[in-house]
Amino acid sequence: MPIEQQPPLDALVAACHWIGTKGWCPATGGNMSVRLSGQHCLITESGHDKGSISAEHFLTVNLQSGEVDGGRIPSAETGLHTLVYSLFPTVGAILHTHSVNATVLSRVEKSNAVILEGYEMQKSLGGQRSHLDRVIIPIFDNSQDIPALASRVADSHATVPLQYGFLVRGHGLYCWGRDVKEARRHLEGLEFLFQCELQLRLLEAK
Ligand SMILES: CSCCC(=O)C(=O)COP(=O)(O)O
Ligand SMILES: [Zn+2]
Repeated sequence: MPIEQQPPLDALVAACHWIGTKGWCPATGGNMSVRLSGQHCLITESGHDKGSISAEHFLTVNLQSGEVDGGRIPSAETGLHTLVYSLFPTVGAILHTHSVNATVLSRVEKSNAVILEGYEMQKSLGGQRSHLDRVIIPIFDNSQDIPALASRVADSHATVPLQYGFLVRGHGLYCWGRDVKEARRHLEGLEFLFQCELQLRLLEAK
């Protein structure tokens, strides 16, 4: 079935399996969600292999309180998803991955952002029209204190607006889109751009 016609949860489960085949969520890394309404999203239950996850492993979370029904444990990073949904009413899906490229680039780059410039593939990101423009992907230092990390992301967004996603240093990428289809395109585009950036830096260092 074309992705546009799939129920959002089916599209998200398919995205998780695709991410698994790409090797972007080893072990139980990563978490994914889809908006249900202005008040709720569905998010992965904590601790599953996302490459083999199924629909029953998604929990409904209240976007304001972060609470879930039924005593099950949502992703440990739920607070970052609920933050992004609250900042952007048009965001419909969020993908968080732990690829090698995102993890390494976020450590190699010592500043607080990766700046992507000069790549045709920047146009894989919604609204980008030219390789000559600059796409800023902020980097935040990792923390096990997710409310504190979310608060730093929110503060930074007030001065440097988030666009497509952000990196968490030594941890991975958060990215999103209007729906699962766009979030997948943004993830694939950003992963390609991160790999280019790393290879360029390696070659230019020689
Ligand atoms: C080995 S994964 C460490 C936790 C993490 O960063 C992650 O993305 C997965 O956590 P979750 O609770 O969503 O399974
Ligand atoms: Zn993570």
